[in-house]
Parts: sequence; structure tokens; C-alpha cells
Amino acid sequence: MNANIEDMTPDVEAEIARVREEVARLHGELVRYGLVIWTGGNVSGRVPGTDYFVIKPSGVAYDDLAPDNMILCTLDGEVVPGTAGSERSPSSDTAAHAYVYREMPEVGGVVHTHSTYAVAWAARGEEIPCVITGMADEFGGPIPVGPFAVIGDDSIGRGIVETLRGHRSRAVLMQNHGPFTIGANANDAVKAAVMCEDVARSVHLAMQAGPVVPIPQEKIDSLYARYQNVYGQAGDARR
Ligand SMILES: O=C(CO)[C@@H](O)[C@@H](O)COP(=O)(O)O
Repeated sequence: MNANIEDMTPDVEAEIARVREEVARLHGELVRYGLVIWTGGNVSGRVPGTDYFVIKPSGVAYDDLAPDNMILCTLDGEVVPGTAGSERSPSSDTAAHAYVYREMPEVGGVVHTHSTYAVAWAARGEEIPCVITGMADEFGGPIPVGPFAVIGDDSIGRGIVETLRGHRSRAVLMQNHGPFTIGANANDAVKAAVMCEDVARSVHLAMQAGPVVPIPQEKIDSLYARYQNVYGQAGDARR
């Protein structure tokens, strides 16, 4: 894997700069939607057409995140030396994000949060059943639970990939930990994190008051197909 900054073309440098800006800015969306407490969450974005991704430094306050302190990594999860931000330690979940990018080439963004309701489902090790139309739209079925995995190596990444590969859901609740989401790009993965917490909260509240009503599978399928293919504006990127 080429990690030599001297070999980067101006086009690659421009893409890295774009992804640095996007990833830094999207951490603000985690705060805006109330998905993170203190520094407990991270966003990364693949640099399209390269073997790099950008992720935040570990344990740095969200207010202090900026394009130049985002960290450029190879798909092996190694920091690219000599690049902006490389003097800092990358996110604790860097190996997990790297594993997902290596194993799922269609994924362009990965997000992790400790959002309250999704973490509560993860603590119970219980998947979120698909009982509201907004969930059928976005996730096409239940949000599954992934295995318990230690933090710091690629165990979490392996759990994410084994749970989400071939699954409609772009969110997984890693047991006893919390949600990880994937997307076509970092913005798409942040959207999945926002929607995951929203449905985790709604379904949790519904279940406190009594049994929930299942949606027939064929209705879930048609809601999912409509939302993925028709919803929004004709010119919009669907994913
Ligand atoms: O989940 C954990 C640790 O439990 C981490 O992802 C979270 O605290 C964020 O860590 P980073 O600041 O990204 O290193």
C-alpha cells in the first residue's frame, strides 16, 4: 500500500483535503443531534480512489476538531507519517474502521457513537424490531446486534462486517458497547447514526407502554424499495 506523501498527485491531495473538511465538520453533526457525550464517538471517511481514509484524533474535544488535525491513515490502519495531524494518536477505533474499509469496498464512511437509546439496546443485546415505517424506509428491517468485541484492534471491525455483510441495515449494535454505522460516504454513515438513535428511542418508548405491532415483511420490503429508489428528488444521490 502506497503511504508515501511525496508520491501523491495534486488530485489525490485535493480529495484528501475535501475528506478532511467533511470528516471534521460531521463531528459537529454528532453533537448537534445529541449522539455523543464528551469525546465518545468518531467519524471516518474513505478518500475515494485511494487506499486512505481520514479519522479523528483520539480523545480530542469536538470543539477543537478541524481539517488539519484529522488524521490520514492507510487501509491497514497506519497513520501516514509527515501528514497534517500525524503527530497525534488516531481514534481508538481506527483498526475497526480500517477493517471495514478493507472488507467492504462499497463503504465510504463509518461512524461510532454512544447515543443513549441505541446503547441501551446494545446493553441488553437485543436487536431493534422493525415496527415503524421510518425504520423500514431507512434500514429495511431490524437493526441487528453484533458480538461483544474488545476495543483497540480489529475485533470490532470483524464483528461489524460479519453482521452487516449482506444485511440491509447500515447500523449494528455492538453488544455492551453501542452503534456503529456504515454508508456510501461519511455523511451517509452519519445519517444512519442519527436515524438509528431515533428509531432506538421510538421503539423503546413504544415498548414501555405495551406490545408493538409487527409490520408484515412484504410491507417492509415495499417501504424500503420506495424510500431507497423514489423518495426525495430525482437528481439526488440515493446512497
Ligand atoms: O467506544 C469507545 C471507547 O469505549 C471509543 O470509541 C470512544 O470513546 C471514542 O474514542 P476516540 O476518541 O475516538 O478514541
